[in-house]
Amino acid sequence: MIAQRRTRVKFCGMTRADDIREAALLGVDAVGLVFAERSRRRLTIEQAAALRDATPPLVDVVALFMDNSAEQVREVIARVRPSLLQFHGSEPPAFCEQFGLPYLKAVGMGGQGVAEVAAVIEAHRHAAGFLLDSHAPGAAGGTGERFDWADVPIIEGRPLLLAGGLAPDNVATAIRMTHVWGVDVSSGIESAPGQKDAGLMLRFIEAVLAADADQGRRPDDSATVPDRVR
Ligand SMILES: O=C(O)c1ccccc1N[C@@H]1O[C@H](COP(=O)(O)O)[C@@H](O)[C@H]1O
Repeated sequence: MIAQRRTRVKFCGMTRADDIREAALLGVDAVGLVFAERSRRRLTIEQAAALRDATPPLVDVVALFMDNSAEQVREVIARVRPSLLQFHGSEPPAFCEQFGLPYLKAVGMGGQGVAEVAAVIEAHRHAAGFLLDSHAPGAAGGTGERFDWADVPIIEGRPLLLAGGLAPDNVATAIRMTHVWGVDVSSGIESAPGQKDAGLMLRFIEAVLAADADQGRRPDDSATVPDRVR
């Protein structure tokens, strides 16, 4: 069985080209651009297109929506060319699947029981992965609040990304506890909403690398490649 060698990292809520370049130099796998209406990090299409152009190859651009209209999603796809979509609202599977791009479905872990979380994951059978965030269903994310990582479900074969209140000081513990496919952070690497801090970005990546090294994401590790990404 092939084992997972490293934890994937997504930096979300990017609003400045220099922050994206810095993130890419640090080795992030993906950057997130926010189109959710209630977000303080929300971009116009023009801003997002410029950030897309500033993103080097082999770094995924993830477009984040929260109950946006299908028309808005289509416009973002046409003009920003994201490689992944991320849905944070109450979008049903058929809505998320209609765009012909892989998508992440956010699962609000706040106030939801194991059965409700499992039901969302089961319903979105074509999702590329799931982003477990601390907010309650229907509430916005990107708040810097965390949830109890002991609640992270054990889901065979589906990639899980952990989000919500991650920061340089806690991400290593989170990885050791949950063995997730990836981690997603916004507030924890910011000096103000949408403004990433170079020092915090560096410390976050160093903490992820340290966790991967000392928890032994080596062939004898129990965390294996989810079926969905083979
Ligand atoms: O970032 C936002 O403004 C946002 C708005 C609406 C839904 C989701 C949003 N962000 C996502 O939430 C996670 C966790 O954020 P944080 O690290 O706790 O600040 C973030 O990574 C985004 O995927």
